[in-house]
Amino acid sequence: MRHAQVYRWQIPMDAGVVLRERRLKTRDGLLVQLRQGDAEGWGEISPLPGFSEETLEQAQTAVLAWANAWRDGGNPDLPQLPSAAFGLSCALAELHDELPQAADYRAAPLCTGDPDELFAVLEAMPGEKVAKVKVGLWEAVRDGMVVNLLLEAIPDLQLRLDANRAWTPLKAQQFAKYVDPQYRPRIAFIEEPCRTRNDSRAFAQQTGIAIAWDESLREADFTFTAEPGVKAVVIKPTLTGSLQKVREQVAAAHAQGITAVISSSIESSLGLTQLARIAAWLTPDTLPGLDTLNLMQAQLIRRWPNSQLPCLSCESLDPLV
Ligand SMILES: O=C(O)CCC(=O)C1=CC=C[C@@H](O)[C@@H]1C(=O)O
Ligand SMILES: [Mg+2]
Repeated sequence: MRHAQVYRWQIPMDAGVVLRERRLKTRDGLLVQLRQGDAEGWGEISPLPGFSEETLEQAQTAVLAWANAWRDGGNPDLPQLPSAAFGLSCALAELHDELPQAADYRAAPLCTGDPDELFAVLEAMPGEKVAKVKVGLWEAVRDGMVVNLLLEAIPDLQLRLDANRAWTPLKAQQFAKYVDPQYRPRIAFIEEPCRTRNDSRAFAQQTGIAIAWDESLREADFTFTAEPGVKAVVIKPTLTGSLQKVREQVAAAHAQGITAVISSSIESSLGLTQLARIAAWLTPDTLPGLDTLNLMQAQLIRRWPNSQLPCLSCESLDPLV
């Protein structure tokens, strides 16, 4: 006998989470639960507004149709919508015991505002010190000074930066000018500094600061190709598609000598713990970008280790089937 349930959930966000110039007040998504015999598998489907091409309503229609067909004994193809394909493929992988349990719960701490908050977190961080700082939200000069300050204060720190394509070539140069050349090698990479890929490539060549592709992975003409200055790709499974597609992208990056960083699309704690398992499995040598749980006010079903946030159980969710 097969059972399939789909739950809809909503979690209030911390005040002040802004995505693509829009305030995100709540995070909304679906959970799918598949059961067959004694086996059970869960998956999360939560398209990210401003980043996902599909809406939650579209994903919900696709997930419900898939879940009904599966429950009735079929073997339906995964939906095309990336968030739906990802969540359903995770539920199937858990059901068939194909998603290893070991997880990488280290996360590169994310700093979107005050660098002082980062100091305390980094002091307490064991092992490799890697943090991610959002840039491009303020003046490029301020960003440059913050980066300098952090790298100067913490000698074993490596920084990942993310500009989300905010800069013109001129602004990107203004930023680089403020970062002491001796610290530039400790910028592990900056994600998508400029509006176009060519401008970002030129920035890497001119400044010696390595770059990473994130938004570019969702563009039709993108290929995984080794290029000077391109150090990493950021793979966000909710925006990518099935677990199979995620594995293919990680393998394509590794084959070109490019670092693959498994990263959050602001999933709930259930989705984040699965991403931590995917990272431990597919990218064991790379710290994943998963420090987004604290943007939310609650966890869902499965807890992230040591998080103090309250955890909602499935009894508090609306079943849709
Ligand atoms: O990559 C990380 O370390 C955390 C996730 C993260 O930074 C992001 C997740 C989702 C949307 C964006 O605001 C941002 C990104 O652009 O990478
Ligand atoms: Mg990014």
